[in-house]
This record gives sequence, C-alpha cells and structure tokens, in this order.
Amino acid sequence: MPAAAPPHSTAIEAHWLSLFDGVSAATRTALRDVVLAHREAMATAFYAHMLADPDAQPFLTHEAVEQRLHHSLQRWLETLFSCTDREQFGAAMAMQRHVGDVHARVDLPVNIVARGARVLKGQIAHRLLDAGLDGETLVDAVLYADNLIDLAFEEMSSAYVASHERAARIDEAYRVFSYGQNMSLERERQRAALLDWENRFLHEMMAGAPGDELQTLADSSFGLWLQHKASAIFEGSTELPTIHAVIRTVDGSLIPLCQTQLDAPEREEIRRLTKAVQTELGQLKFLADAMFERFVDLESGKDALTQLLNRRFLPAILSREADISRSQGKPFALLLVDVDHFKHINDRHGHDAGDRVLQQIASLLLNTVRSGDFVFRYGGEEFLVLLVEVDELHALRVAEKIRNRVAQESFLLSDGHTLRVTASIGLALHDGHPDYQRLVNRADDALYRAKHDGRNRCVVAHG
Ligand SMILES: Nc1nc2c(ncn2[C@@H]2O[C@H](COP(=O)(O)OP(=O)(O)OP(=O)(O)O)[C@@H](O)[C@H]2O)c(=O)[nH]1
Repeated sequence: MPAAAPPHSTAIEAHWLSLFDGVSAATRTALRDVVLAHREAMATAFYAHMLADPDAQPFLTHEAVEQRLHHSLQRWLETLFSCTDREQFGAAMAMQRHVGDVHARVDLPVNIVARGARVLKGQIAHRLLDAGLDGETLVDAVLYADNLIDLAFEEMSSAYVASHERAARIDEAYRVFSYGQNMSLERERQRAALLDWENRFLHEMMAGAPGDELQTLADSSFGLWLQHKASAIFEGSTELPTIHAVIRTVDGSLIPLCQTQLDAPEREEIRRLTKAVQTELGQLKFLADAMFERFVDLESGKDALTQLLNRRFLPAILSREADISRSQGKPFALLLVDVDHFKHINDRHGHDAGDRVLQQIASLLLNTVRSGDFVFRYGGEEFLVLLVEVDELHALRVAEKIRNRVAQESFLLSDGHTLRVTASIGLALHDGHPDYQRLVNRADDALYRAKHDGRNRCVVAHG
C-alpha cells in the first residue's frame, strides 16, 4: 500500500490563516472571481510565455500543453484561489505536493518553476488591474494573490526536495549495492567475456567462417554489460569514453574489413587484421581493469597512491563533525599540510621519487595523529588532517609535531638515496560556522601565509 502523503506543515497553514484573516471576504471573492473568469486566458498566456522560454522548452511540448497542462493549470488556479476553509486549503496543498513530486520526477529545475510563478503573478496582477476594483481592494488582492502563490511554491518545493533526496539515496544505494555485491565477481566475468569474444573471433578468422557470422563487440556479452550496467556504475570514469572509442574502432572499421576478407580470403590480410583486433582488445582489457581498480578506490573513499581517504567523503565527514561539535560544544581543527617545493623533488629526482615521498608523508601523518582523527589526501602534494575534539593549543602542538617529524625524516628513494623535505601547515579551528567550506578556506589562507612567510612553519587562522 502506498504511504499516505505527509500533511502540509502547520507553519504553512498558520501563514495562510493569517493571510486569509488579513483580507476582507469581499476582496477574496473579487480575486477569486477574476481568477475564475480569466483562468483559461491566463493559462494560454502562461504557456505561450513558457513555450517561448529556451530554459523551459526542454520540459514542454505543444501536445502536452494542449492535452493536459493547459487544463491542469486552470484547475490549479481554481483550487488555490477558491480556498475558504482549512479542508480546502489542505486539498490545495496536497495538490502542490503532487506537482512537486512530478517536477522532481521530470527533473524540472526549481528556477524554472520560480519563473513560472513570477509569470503567473504578473498575469493575475494584470487581470486585477482591469477589473475596476477600488485602490485598497486592488492592493490587498494583488498582495494576497502573490502570497498565496508563494505558499504554493513553498509547499511544492519542499515536496520536490524530499523527492529528489529520496531518488538520490536510492541511486547511491544502487551503486553501493552493485559495488558491494558484484564488483570482484563482475570484474572476472567481464575479463572472461572479453576472452570468450576473442577466442570466438580467432576461431572464426582461422577457420574461415562466413563473414556475416563475426559478432561485433557491441553485441557481445561484454558490450551489453557495458551499455546497460557499466555506464551507470562507472559514470564519469575517464576510461569509459576511451573504451567506447576502442569498441567503435573494432566494430566500425576492423570487423567490416574482417568480414570482407573472410568472404574473399587473403592470408596476409587476415593475419594483419587479426593482429589489429587483438591489439585493440589488449587495450580494452587494460582499460577495463583500470576502470574497475579506480572505481574500487574511489568508492571505498581511498586514494590509490597513499591509501589515505580521498576527497569523496570529505563533505560528509566535515558536516558530521560540525554537527557533533555543535551539539557537544567540543571544537575540532583542520590542518592543511603542503609539502614545500615539491615540484623541485619531482624535477630533480623524478615522479616516482615524488610518489614515494607522498606515501611516506601519508604514513607519517597517520602515525602522528590519534585513531579518531581523519587524514585525507586533499590534492597533489597537499594533505588535510581533521583533528577531532581539540582546542587551538592542542591542535597547534600536533601541527608542530607533524612539521618537525617531516623535517627530521629521511625519505628513502627507490635508488637507495635519501631526501630531506619540509612542509608548511595552515591551521583553522572550527568556529561553529555551519558552512564547512569556510573552515577549509580559512585553513587555506593560513597555509598561504605559512608559504609566504618562508615555508616550514605552522600558521593559525584567525577570524
Ligand atoms: N610525484 C607526484 N607529483 C605530484 C602528484 N600530484 C601533484 N604533483 C606535483 O606536485 C607539484 C606541486 O607543485 P606546486 O604547486 O608548484 O608547489 P611546490 O613546488 O610544492 O611549491 P610550494 O607549495 O610553493 O612550496 C606539481 O609539480 C605537481 O605535478 C603526485 O601524485 N605525484
């Protein structure tokens, strides 16, 4: 059984009641009459406006307007402007929630809805002006109409946000489900599917099968999986477009050539084409492996090089810590730790040496902080440490300890040489501001000052 729709908030109803009581019955009736008399013309003008709006166009068609929306808008106006008691208002608000849910399903941006509300307000004001009302009634009616549309918009938006969040949670749950349940198995299955396709291809090329029996990669089990599952799970992965490009090369160019050859075989050409397909396939296997690997690291929230947390969960962890800190009154601190002149290390000793330094700094950081603290790889050579339940003095002591340990450490390179490096640290204490980005920015400003003042130092953000 579907869950009953939650009732509109008591705050909205209280606002409406006070608006309702603040306007005379005669004014409300005059407004309702104007809306009822002109609702059709207003709906026509409204959709003419929205259909001509390039931002709204993708969400509207002439047919949908003619068949449903024009009529729905009239009913919407009638319901909203005819409320005279709580029950009717409740029904009008239920309608707003339904509209909000629909908007969320079609992903209609909320700014377009706000624009629509503005257009409607203009329409109503325009009709009221022509209705021959006296000055005071006119002003009251326009204000009441504006407020009523605002209330409707508010209720619609709260349903929209709730719907959107629900959908995002389900999406995320689906991704986690796919990852948790299937990923290692899936990786093996897709490797096997590619191998299977390759064996079949080789067999047909060698046996001289009729050309039209060659299967494309897109039609293979791997191709179908890629199209229907991987595109959702690995969305945004850098490998995905290249994988598609390789498949296009094989299916669009090489397979048709192979088919022609099979129908009129020439040994050398068959061998050359087989080799070309195998080369593409080798790349495909490499890319698919890399895609799986990156996905596992990203989804688990780990940075591949250092095994520290990556930035994926930083917003979630920061806002959680801000909540805990607010409710328990215990501040936390952020340290932004940046290796000094890291570019020189890369330039002088090579990128691999740079990588090793980053790995060693990562374990140094982990070994210096408590197990309840968080250590992130924040950027290339930048780390973010979140120290829970600390005051400024304690946080500064930890920052100095990190700085000293980095400076004293002998970083071991793969060629056996050792290297000394230093780090600069910006420190900011959470000051209760709800926007955690502000805290990161303050730590960043402090780090900038540490660099500017000569590096190998800790600077505390103030203000
Ligand atoms: N080896 C390696 N280098 C990286 C990685 N990520 C970023 N880098 C390099 O880190 C260097 C950062 O250089 P800059 O931002 O100029 O800073 P810097 O040389 O450390 O100088 P200051 O921060 O001003 O002391 C760049 O050369 C990047 O290419 C990585 O994962 N491994």
